[in-house]
Amino acid sequence: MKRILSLTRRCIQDFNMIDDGDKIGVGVSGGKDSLVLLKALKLYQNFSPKKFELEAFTVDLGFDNFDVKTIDNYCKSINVPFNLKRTHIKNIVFDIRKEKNPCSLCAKMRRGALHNALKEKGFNKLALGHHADDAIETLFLSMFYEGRLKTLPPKTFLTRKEIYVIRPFLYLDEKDIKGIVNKYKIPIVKNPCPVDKKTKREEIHNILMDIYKKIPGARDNILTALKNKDELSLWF
Ligand SMILES: Nc1ncnc2c1ncn2[C@@H]1O[C@H](COP(=O)(O)OP(=O)(O)OP(=O)(O)O)[C@@H](O)[C@H]1O
Repeated sequence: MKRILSLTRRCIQDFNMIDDGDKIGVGVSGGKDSLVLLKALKLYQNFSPKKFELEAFTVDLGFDNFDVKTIDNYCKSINVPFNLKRTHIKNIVFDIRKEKNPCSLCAKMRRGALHNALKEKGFNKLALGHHADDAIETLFLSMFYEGRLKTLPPKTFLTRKEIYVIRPFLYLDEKDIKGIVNKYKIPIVKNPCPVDKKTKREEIHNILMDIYKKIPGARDNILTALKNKDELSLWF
């Protein structure tokens, strides 16, 4: 946990993510990344130079068997207030609109529900559990499918909602998070979505794993490239 906290603190400070008096809501899906983020921010609260409030927010997409109780109990165990937003997103995306590519509409609606839930409770920052490997996957997804160089930003301001979105885990590797889950026995909730692990992101993930095997150092170099704003040599 020491490594996780040190990288989280560095990321928070490098991008000026937290200010005194912030009310930070962590988007908690029940997956490993957001549960570990919640735990890490709860611990960070103890030594952070900036004083902030912390609560968990979960959007229930409306799938059967979504295990809210486990998330609620975990929040209680680490003493973080838990907020649940129930929605009919599954119904709209899968049953009514029968979307062939459901992920983008579902994610858009989920983000909307999450922002509204925070706004209703007067929270000004939303923390998401994306880590460095998510940022690399997003970079390649954007290039391959959208023709643009783009990745997950550490901190963005949503002008319409007047909420900041922060990603304090962007310096972390996925394997760091997996290690913590095992060590601290963090109770992961099964993702009830039928297309989980069958997405373009998963495909890119597998391609990247092959590349990392063939080119040792590729992953570190991609991350260096993401941070290196003085070395952008493109066609403009
Ligand atoms: N249903 C939800 N309710 C609240 N927040 C969510 C929900 N789903 C996702 N999030 C937030 O958005 C982030 C990115 O979501 P994504 O679906 O890419 O999950 P992920 O990378 O598998 O992370 P996790 O392991 O936390 O599920 C999560 O880490 C979490 O902070």
